[in-house]
Amino acid sequence: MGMSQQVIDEVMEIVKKRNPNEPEFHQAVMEVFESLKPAIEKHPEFVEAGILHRIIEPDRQVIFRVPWVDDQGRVQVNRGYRVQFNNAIGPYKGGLRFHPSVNLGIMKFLAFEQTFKNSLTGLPIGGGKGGSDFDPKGKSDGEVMRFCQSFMTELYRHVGADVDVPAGDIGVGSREIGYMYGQYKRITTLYNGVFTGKGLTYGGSLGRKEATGYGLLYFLEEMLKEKGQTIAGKTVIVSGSGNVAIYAVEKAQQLGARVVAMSDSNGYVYDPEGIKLNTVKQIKEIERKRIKAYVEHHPSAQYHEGSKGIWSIKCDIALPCATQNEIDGESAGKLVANGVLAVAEGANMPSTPEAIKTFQDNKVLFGPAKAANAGGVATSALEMSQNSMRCSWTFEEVDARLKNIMVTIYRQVSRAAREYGCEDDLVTGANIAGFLKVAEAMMAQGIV
Ligand SMILES: NC(=O)C1=CN([C@@H]2O[C@H](COP(=O)(O)OP(=O)(O)OC[C@H]3O[C@@H](n4cnc5c(N)ncnc54)[C@H](O)[C@@H]3O)[C@@H](O)[C@H]2O)C=CC1
Ligand SMILES: O=C(O)CCC(=O)C(=O)O
Repeated sequence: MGMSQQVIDEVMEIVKKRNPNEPEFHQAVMEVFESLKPAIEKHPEFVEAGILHRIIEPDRQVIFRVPWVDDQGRVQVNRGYRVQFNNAIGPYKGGLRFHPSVNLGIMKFLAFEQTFKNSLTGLPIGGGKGGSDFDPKGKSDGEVMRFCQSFMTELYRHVGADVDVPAGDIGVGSREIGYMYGQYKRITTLYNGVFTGKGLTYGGSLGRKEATGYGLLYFLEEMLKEKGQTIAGKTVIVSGSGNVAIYAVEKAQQLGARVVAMSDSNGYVYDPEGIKLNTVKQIKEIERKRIKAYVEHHPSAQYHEGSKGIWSIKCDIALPCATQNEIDGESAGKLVANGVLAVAEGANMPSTPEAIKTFQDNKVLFGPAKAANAGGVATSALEMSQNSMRCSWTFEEVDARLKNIMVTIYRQVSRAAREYGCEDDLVTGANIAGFLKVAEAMMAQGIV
């Protein structure tokens, strides 16, 4: 057994022992570490300096009580989290997720992934993530506001424009960011860039709302270009119908694709004529209803219960944009049997290890989340820059920068794959390229 395999086994052992009952965290660490073998062989100094042992341990994990009062006057209690994983290359940066499934292991996997993703953007941002098991679904605006105010009443002391800058994720959009920002400002009296994804009237950046979805398509364009293919004319399915999914569909359609399906956690819609995105925006961004409502507007479309069924639809390109582990080995097998050409991950860790293996064994072009969905956080960093400079760029300026960043990430990732002997394996390329920068920054800063 090589030296690198030994260290990897040892570190994985520690991860499992120290973080029991956190399968998503184990999965995320395993995926990264399995790719790192060639990089570790080349850099024994990282092992000597304990980089691998240090990089799996978050700098800080904050867990707190979030009490609030619902519309019936009842006291409710949720749990809040912020995991500040690694700030070797910049202030902690990463979204907040409000979803009943949130637990420490999910927060940790997301914050770990975020560290390497943020490194790939080339911008000075470290990795963090947070959230709560609060479910905004079915809550009134007043309830959401009271929850957000209570959440911020604790979180404010752990964040700051140069310390830790949260943003949105599942269940956290412009409404929630607005309430949290308002409470932060009220407590601290600071008017600064402590959040990204802010509204355009109070310091938000044009293009941030669209950035993750658009960035995903810019990355996919590069993946296809390398193989002499384009997005135009392709049949695409997109899971989810939230922020990432909606703007992935918008850009796919602008680039000439035919998007035939979207989903939410209850089920999916199939519209062979092509998804009418204005209807989805109305249902999801304004009315906050289920995707099922789509068929009331377009009777030619079909609705099916169960979100997993979307992967049985024949397509050229699949874009998972909902949540972790939404494509398992069986669903990946169906996509492959139907001749899928490319899969690019808009969500974080949407493919299980079995699914990734199925895609790679069958030569499906595969764009891993860390690289493919980095456009959101990259544009958040552009929002931070604009806030620091007290200026705002045009949509065109931000979008051009986003595109440039995604093309650069693609080149960096595919170059790393080639250099380390895994041509076309963008999973390995992204993990190695993301890791090297964080590791070098940690080396430079001593044992901390
Ligand atoms: N918002 C952002 O800028 C970024 C988000 N991401 C990731 O993209 C994914 C989607 O996030 P957003 O669009 O921001 O959230 P969102 O709250 O706007 O939308 C989430 C969508 O996923 C669906 N969903 C949630 N849980 C599900 C489940 N268990 N099964 C099936 N569908 C489910 C929801 O119904 C909804 O359509 C997440 O994995 C998030 O971590 C990644 C990079 C940046
Ligand atoms: O924009 C941000 O800071 C967060 C984006 C995010 O949560 C992610 O990349 O998963």
